[in-house]
Amino acid sequence: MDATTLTDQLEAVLAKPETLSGLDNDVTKRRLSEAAFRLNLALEAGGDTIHRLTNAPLELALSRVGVQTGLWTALTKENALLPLTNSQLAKETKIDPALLKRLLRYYQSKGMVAQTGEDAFAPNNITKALASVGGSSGINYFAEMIYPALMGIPEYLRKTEHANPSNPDFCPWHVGHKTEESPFSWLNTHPECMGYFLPWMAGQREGNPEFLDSFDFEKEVGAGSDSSAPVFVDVGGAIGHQCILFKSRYPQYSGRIVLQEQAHVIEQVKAAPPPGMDGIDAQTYDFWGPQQLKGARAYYLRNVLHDFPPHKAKEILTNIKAGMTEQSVILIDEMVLPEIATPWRAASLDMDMLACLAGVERSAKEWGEIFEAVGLELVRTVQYTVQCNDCIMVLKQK
Ligand SMILES: C[S@@+](CC[C@H](N)C(=O)[O-])C[C@H]1O[C@@H](n2cnc3c(N)ncnc32)[C@H](O)[C@@H]1O
Repeated sequence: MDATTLTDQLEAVLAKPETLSGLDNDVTKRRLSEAAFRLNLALEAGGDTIHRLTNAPLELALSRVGVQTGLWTALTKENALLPLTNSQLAKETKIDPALLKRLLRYYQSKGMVAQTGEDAFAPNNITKALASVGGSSGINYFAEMIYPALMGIPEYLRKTEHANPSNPDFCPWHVGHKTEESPFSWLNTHPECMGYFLPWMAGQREGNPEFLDSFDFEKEVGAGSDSSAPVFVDVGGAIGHQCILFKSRYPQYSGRIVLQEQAHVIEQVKAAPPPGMDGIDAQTYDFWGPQQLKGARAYYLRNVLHDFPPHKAKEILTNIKAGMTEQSVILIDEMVLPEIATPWRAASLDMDMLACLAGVERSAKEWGEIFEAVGLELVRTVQYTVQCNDCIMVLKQK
């Protein structure tokens, strides 16, 4: 194949992505995106590599400038007459036009906005992601809370002679933030950050399929359930977004739908219930003690166990088991990492977990060791995203 022909084709696609057929297929879209990403890296000049790596923090820092000034929302306003000029955007965001010119130069170079003329700017898919509630919360949350922990990794690993972190009370987080507090208790005393964390938990998977798109709850778990037992209990469910999703997909169940969380989160949910929360019970439960709500059809945990090293994950599952009856299952909604070619998003999340909590993203074998140790039987695994290998694992008591 000739490089010029391929380049012409790629440029034509970039100019009009909608003309490319087959992009409605998730697997094809993913393959193309991954191939383009790998090609970019494979063609990178040695000098560029170091500049790309050393300037990586700029992306987060300048994304945050766009959030704090309202630039992303100004660009994506529903009735905005596109394209927008520097002076229009400067007026709206109150950024000095001379500075905005420099920022916009950077943003277009990183594909964060589309530059359609010398002084003409329009939103693209990246701008829209940055403007979303989940996206802007995620940027603030990572900048404030996660980034110092990531930068603490090298010093922490030097101190621990490069052992795999397994102590949640001493992680790169503690080194980076120069604190003895754990991230969750730190969050309690930093309400501004808590305000970023909860919407980020709700919005972090925006655009991805939900587990209920691939998992037939009625067939697998719910058939024959009645009002005598809770039908769906989301343990550590943040502000209840999965309970709300469940209720909207399965309005027919008479059994209770319950959100279980730490006391301060429940207080927040009760003070300002998110839309769709009516009819859902919000209940304080600390998963370091035995489950008090007995006999639920499903105890659901999404992204809870990845926060913890194996001995802690086993403790949580043992506590939940205390509530199970023969009819109950535990549904674990987590990534199951492949042994080769792990997607970048999954591998990055593994490092985030390592840095903040001595947590870990796990392969099928690693999950299996945990289930075996606490006497749970894995009945079935249903994968529901290709981006991150997100799966539902259905577990019964042995
Ligand atoms: C990574 S978040 C996952 C949130 C949610 N399940 C989701 O997928 O969006 C972990 C959640 O566990 C909750 N949590 C932490 N410690 C807890 C505890 N001891 N008991 C109950 N929930 C806890 C946190 O408040 C947080 O919302």
